[in-house]
Amino acid sequence: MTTDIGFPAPDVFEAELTRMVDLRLASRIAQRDATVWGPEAAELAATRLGWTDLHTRAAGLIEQIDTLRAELAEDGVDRIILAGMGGSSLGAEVIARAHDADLVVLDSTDPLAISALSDGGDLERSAMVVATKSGTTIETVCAASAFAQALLAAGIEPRGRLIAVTDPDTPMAEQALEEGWRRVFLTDPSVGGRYSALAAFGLVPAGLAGADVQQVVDEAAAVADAVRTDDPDNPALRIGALLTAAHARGVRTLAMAATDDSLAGLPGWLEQLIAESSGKDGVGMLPVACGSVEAPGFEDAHAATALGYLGPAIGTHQPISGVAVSYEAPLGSQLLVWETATALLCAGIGVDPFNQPDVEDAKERARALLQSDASAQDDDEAAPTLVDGPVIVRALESAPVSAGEDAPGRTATDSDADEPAGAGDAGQSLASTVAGLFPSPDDEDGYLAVQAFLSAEHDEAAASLRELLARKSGGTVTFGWGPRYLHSTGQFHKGGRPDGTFLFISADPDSGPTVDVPEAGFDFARLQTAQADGDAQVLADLGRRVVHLTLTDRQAGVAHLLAAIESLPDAAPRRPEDEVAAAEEPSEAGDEGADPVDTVDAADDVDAVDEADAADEADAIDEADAIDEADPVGEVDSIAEPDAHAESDAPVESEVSAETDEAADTVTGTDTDERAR
Ligand SMILES: O=P(O)(O)OC[C@H]1O[C@](O)(CO)[C@@H](O)[C@@H]1O
Repeated sequence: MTTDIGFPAPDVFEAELTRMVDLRLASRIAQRDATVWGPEAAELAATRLGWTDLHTRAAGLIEQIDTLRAELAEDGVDRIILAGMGGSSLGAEVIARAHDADLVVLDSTDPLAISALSDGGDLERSAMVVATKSGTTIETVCAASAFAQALLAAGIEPRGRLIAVTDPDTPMAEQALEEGWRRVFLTDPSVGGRYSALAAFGLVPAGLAGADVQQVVDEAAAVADAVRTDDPDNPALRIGALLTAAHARGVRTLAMAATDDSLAGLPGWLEQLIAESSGKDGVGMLPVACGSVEAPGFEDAHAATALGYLGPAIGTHQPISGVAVSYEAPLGSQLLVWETATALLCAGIGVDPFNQPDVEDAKERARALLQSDASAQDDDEAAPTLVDGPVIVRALESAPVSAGEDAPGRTATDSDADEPAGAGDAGQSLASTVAGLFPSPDDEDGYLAVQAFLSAEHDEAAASLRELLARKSGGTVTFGWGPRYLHSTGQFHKGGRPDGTFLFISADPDSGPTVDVPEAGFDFARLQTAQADGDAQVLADLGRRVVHLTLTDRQAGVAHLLAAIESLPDAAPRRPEDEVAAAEEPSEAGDEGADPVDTVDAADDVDAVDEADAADEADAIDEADAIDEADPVGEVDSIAEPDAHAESDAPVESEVSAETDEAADTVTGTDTDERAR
């Protein structure tokens, strides 16, 4: 296991690392010291630090998973579907992917994704894990009831095919127990969503699908001692200090690429962990999941972007920012190290890693849209800015409006045509409307987020938008499937640094199949549309530039959009060609080229890229000041005793499986507060 760090001002990195070591942050986090993030965060942190030692408590759970898997196999059930959002699906997904286990992840409200549940006679051999910590997440609840209904329609008794993973006493726990579901795994309330990959949320679905979850836990255990030690070689401390020092220096985007096949799913998991933990109070590190080190936005990233190699550092370019990290370790170690590093980053920049204060707005807006009748929604919806073949373009107003004017977020109409140009004014083409969202070349904090409320399986081509737009804009571009991203990067986009522009894409709800949400009074297409409209509106109200594209025909619409964007010229290369060639040239020693991560070695001192150059390019803020300002850990002066919690290897042996003793008997009442996840 190696951690290599590149930083253009090695003394600044070393100072941050030393500060974290001196404050004993690693050991205090491992001992569940809730004061690490300052007094305001302490109350929630006191209920959210159970993830630090999950590897010591997993044995009984894994036994139960194996038993249930064998029972299901005896019944001919070998297709595991996971309904869950954000932290309740991403951990299982990354584990299953690393182990080539066939887990069907349903984190969507797309009617095509929902109807695929019962396609091809697969229902006969299917069971669904319904994973929700709060027990109330709308996508998960709706997916579970659609699956149950599909089973009933096929003459299969649903309760034998439903498995719940949820905190004690949630509505989902109550429903599952009342209806006699096949198994109810009660989870440890002291583990929050994005820190739950090594808890039942990650292990149950992945294990039932055939992943070797014992191996993942062992990999976490192998690095746990190092992670809890206040030593400059602790990989979590090194990554946490790097990200904190980078953030203070104005390097606030982290482009990530897996360089080891078994870690291919890791960027998707890290996106949620880093974005939802750090993106709040107007700050944060924006994670960008890149398909490879060659993908646009990775090695050609600009001076405000750090590079994260998940696996060995490969490739040829030095990052322009000079900031890079590579961490080479198996998946289980990666999970624990990055969780701790992210918690350290949050301590470094002064935010609460465990809340997600801006997630609720979009949910409320979607709920309101679902409750209003369709005709009222039609009235609210202003005329399109443009209709281009199968693509209807609406540009949401970004400027705040004063009393008496239209509500913020209204869409631009023909009557606005003479107003100063905003994204997508009338008369613009589809391509130029999208280009209007590109971050300007001198705005290195700027980024464009594509939010596609489509189906990852059926509209796969849309995912190529990230690379295409990065190539055309030369700037930072992220891509998220909706509503999945609402439970991942959504917090950052609304509450983190306010530098994003947004391209929403959704399908006309009348263009696909109508799949009702059982007993809800609305169908999945309407739910999905309300989620897209709700989040777009919230972002527009926050003053972000938002363009919403509605596709009247999905396939044709995606193809049309891709062609329109392709017609734009490529952005000018960020680096002059001779510089690129020089970086790629074999060195005198005859190696393949420059090492992308110039190592900052804590012990031996430094071999880093030229400090002055990188600092100039990054137009960095004063490092020392910034680090001082963002120093919430400095406020902490007492070290709490480690939380005495019982280790519980053996969950309750019955239909109900409690992940820990706490889960089994301590929780009362249903906490549906956002803070509770
Ligand atoms: O497990 P739950 O309660 O369904 O929540 C799912 C996800 O939703 C979020 O709360 C964000 O909406 C995430 O933090 C969480 O992982």
